[in-house]
Amino acid sequence: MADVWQSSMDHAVAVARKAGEMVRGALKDDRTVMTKSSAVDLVTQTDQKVEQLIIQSVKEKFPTHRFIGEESVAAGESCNLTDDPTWIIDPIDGTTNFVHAFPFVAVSIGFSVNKQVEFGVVYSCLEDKMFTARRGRGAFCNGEPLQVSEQTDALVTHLTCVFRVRGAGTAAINMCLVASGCAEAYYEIGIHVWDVAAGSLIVSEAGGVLLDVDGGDVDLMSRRIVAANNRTIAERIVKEIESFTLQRDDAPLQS
Ligand SMILES: O=P([O-])([O-])O[C@@H]1[C@@H](O)[C@H](O)[C@@H](O)[C@H](O)[C@@H]1O
Ligand SMILES: [Mg+2]
Repeated sequence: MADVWQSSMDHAVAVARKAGEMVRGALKDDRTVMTKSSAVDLVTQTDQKVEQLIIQSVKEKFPTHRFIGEESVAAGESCNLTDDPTWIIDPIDGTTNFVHAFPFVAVSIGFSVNKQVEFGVVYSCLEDKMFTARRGRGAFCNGEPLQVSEQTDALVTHLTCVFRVRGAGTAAINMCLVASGCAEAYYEIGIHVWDVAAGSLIVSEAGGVLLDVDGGDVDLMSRRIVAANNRTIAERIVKEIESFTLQRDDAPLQS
């Protein structure tokens, strides 16, 4: 049966790659002479340009689709998910990495219909790795199938001194590392829906598990997530997390 969202997913992959070229181009500026503040200005300008590139290209092809973009929300647009086809965009995930030229920077595009992520695209710009997932059809990196790790022995004593803790500095790539079997789990409190929408489907389509930090169902608007290779590891980590709540992404805008 034809997939009604295939043309949207194909466009997401193409525009993520084009956006990645823009990010790489911006990173080529000679950073040795760049002050920290000018690097921050550069990432902000590039963030906005990339988000506009993606949104404009989608408006031309799919004029009825809606958007939740990191920069658009920062400019005051709402962050409410409806049943309409919605592009959930993080133009540069890993902005701090960008400023420090730490080589993990991604363009993340999630796509939801009826409040359910139908496809996710994460382009790791400097690694030239295109992570994709279509609901019910698996997860891939540059076309190669992804499968989470089979590890069930969680070497977690207490999260403040967990063995082998690493972070890429970008939620999207952290989740792709779980989906690739390179890491058993990732959790964070403080992320936004645009950081994790695409990665959440890539993890689940690679056989992984998503939970809230309290062990309940994951809620992409709650600013909290645990992504793991299996429920054993996920629930082990939940036991160690001293969780707290933050204002939801879809909380009513302060007047
Ligand atoms: O701001 P950004 O680079 O798009 O997103 C980043 C997230 O991907 C990361 O997981 C988090 O720890 C950072 O604080 C930041 O929110
Ligand atoms: Mg982000």
